Amino acid sequence: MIFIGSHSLAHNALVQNGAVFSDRPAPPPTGRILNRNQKAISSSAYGPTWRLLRRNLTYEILHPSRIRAYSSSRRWVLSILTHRLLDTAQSESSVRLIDHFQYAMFCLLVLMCFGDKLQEKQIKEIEAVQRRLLLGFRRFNVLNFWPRLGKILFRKRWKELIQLRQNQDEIFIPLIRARIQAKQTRNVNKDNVMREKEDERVAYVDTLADLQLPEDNRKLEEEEMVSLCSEFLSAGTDTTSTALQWIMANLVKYPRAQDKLYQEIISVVGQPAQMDTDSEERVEQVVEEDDLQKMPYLKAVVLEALRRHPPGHFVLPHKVTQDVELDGYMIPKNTVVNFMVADMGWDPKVWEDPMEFKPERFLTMTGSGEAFDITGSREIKMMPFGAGRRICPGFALAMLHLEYFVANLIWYFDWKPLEGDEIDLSEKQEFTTVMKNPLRARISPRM
Ligand code: HEM
Repeated sequence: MIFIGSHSLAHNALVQNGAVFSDRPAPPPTGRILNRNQKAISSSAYGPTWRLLRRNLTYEILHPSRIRAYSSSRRWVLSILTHRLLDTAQSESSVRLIDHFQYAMFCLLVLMCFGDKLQEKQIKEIEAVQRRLLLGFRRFNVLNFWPRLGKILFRKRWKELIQLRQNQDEIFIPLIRARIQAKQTRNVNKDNVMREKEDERVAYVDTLADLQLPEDNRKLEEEEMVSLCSEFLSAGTDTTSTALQWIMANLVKYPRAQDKLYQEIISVVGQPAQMDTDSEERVEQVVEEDDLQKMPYLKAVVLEALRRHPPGHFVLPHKVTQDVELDGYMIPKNTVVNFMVADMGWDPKVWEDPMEFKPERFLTMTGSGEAFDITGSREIKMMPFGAGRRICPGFALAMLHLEYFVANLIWYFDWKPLEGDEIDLSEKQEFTTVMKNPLRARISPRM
């Protein structure tokens, strides 16, 4: 495996030679899409099929028009999040934020995945099984090195992994069936206009149910859909809740940044009014998604946190499709390449005081008033979402989620560190790079 840490080499590889660097190595045994006999679909299916699945995912559900269709869902989740924070803040002196952020992201992504607002119990069940898989990532990874021997040496671990997959099947398959069934019923009976509006939204499962595997000329099996739903949830929940925690930690640690952000928000939407804690839709007022466009400092705060604390210190592995020369280095076909995301964001040759949290740098950087190009298509300065053809297909959704939740959380609440507590920004490697000491804060409504 080759690691690339230089900005210009990364640009050369991912943007200028994007086609050559856009393949993925076949996933290891523990990362495969399995069918009902716990067998992986044929390895040849990983090439073109993977690309098809990803295109499908990108265009169908992560297309900007689809993202907009979920705006009422974000409002619903914001209501859940703020009231959970409020309830906890009233009963405890400090709040451990990450649990609430994770739950909020699961509410949102589960809805986008299965197309239905589920009960708290069901969402928690999904969250629990997904987190067991994610946190077991390293332990299960051992099984990939000598799969045959590993099956004997680590019998218990294999059993545990298979049991987790079966738990997933038991939870996900009824939801997948219900969605497919509901869609079929709707197609037959299209008389309720209101329901139709809500149901026009495409859920991830809809795109999977429609998919025809090109090589085998067949539809996906239910268990294969489970694997893909699991990937969708893992890709979109842990990354975003980790980033949200890092952003809020910096805003608690640096009150001047928090205050500046609050001033920007109220200059656009005014002060928050009294929250009605008894109403059905408990959050009455929100910073709307359209308002976010008028908040450059908010965007700068989010970008600065992604630069300083990217949730992934590397991207997913890329594989080159042919021999290629890169700035005088020869990279042979099939070489696996990765990119040093965190180091690029901390490079003192590119970033002044790189370890400082200074959102202002993003306000002055482009000079021309253009927004900072997070996709790196012109030039790579940082790449928390990757760059080029294999860039994270959820990057626009992730940026929207981060801006929307940060703006509203700062608008509703004043955030302070615990008495005598220093916010500790040390890192720990889990599935993503998380806070070693999860953020705790005192939060109080602004009114
Ligand atoms: C702050 C939040 C997020 C960060 C930092 C992030 C980062 C990344 C990175 C670095 C990659 C690998 C890119 C590469 O290999 O070159 C990736 C891939 C991916 N991301 Fe995200 N992501 C985030 C949120 C999301 C969301 C919300 C979704 C949608 C549900 C999503 C879906 C995916 C998928 C499906 C892939 C795999 C694409 C492929 O195989 O080519 N991500 N993400």
